[in-house]
Amino acid sequence: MLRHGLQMARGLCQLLSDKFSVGLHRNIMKHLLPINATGHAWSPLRNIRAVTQMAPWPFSSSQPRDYSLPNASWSAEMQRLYDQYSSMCEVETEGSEKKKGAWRRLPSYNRTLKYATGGRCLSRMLQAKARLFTRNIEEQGAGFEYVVFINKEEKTCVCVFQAGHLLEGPPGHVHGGAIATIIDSVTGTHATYISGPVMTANLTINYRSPIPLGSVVLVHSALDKVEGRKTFISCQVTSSDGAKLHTEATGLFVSINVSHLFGA
Ligand SMILES: CCCCCCCCCCCCCC(=O)SCCNC(=O)CCNC(=O)[C@H](O)C(C)(C)COP(=O)(O)OP(=O)(O)OC[C@H]1O[C@@H](n2cnc3c(N)ncnc32)[C@H](O)[C@@H]1OP(=O)(O)O
Repeated sequence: MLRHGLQMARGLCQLLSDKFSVGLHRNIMKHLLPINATGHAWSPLRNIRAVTQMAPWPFSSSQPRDYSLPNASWSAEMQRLYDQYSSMCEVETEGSEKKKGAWRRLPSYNRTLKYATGGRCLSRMLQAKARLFTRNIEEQGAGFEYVVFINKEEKTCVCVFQAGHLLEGPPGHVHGGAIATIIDSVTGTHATYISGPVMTANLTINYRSPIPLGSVVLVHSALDKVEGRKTFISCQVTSSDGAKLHTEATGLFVSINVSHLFGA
């Protein structure tokens, strides 16, 4: 079990090394690796270096689809907002120097953990058919179309979200559970970025005005505070121009050791 956990930690860190800062995946290693008898995270630096020096892209076989990239189902408004945030992102320039930009687009896969380990160990431990809830509808535009951008300096996230017809609750409007799902996904991703692996302990939601199906909304996520293992995030869902408040939420995310997911 320990070996599987470590394999997963390595895979995750390798995955994140291409996307996040070294500081972040050091932080993630701290949370993922087992705690030893003296209460300190076991940190095999040589292994960390080996992981970070390997090829930046960890996928061993076919490239998985990045669901956060534009597709034909995106409305003009969704594309406009994607372009707007993309234009503020860090970009590779000629000579592979990075041009500074405060924002970064986060890629999104339907089975991140499996891909992160090359599909080897987790497929033995988790259900082979398991897929990320928000990325399991193949028909483009039918479910959750979204892309998350993170602002490293302000420690905020914004998600551009277009709700498809399979997310209906009240006629013509988005189901409250689907709204909760996108809020949990965005704030959970944000908390993971800040604190490493976490689980949602508490999510409090106030629904202020219904979201029309097919419309594009912004999910704004802000870090309130970190207290020990607890990361507090607040969130607002607004219309794409920011004029209308649809939903407000606060979330508490508790840092976990990866063994927590396997009943240890
Ligand atoms: C993994 C890598 C991910 C990669 C990125 C993918 C992104 C995907 C994004 C998708 C995202 C999807 C995300 C999802 O869907 S996560 C799925 C939904 N969440 C769950 O299933 C979580 C179930 N609960 C648990 O597993 C445990 O209860 C946890 C882990 C949360 C805490 O149990 P643990 O035994 O570890 O800790 P503790 O009990 O000692 O508590 C510690 C502290 O926390 C405080 N506390 C605890 N609960 C609450 C509460 N309800 N309200 C207020 N406070 C609470 C507690 O008082 C204490 O505070 P203090 O006394 O220290 O001050």
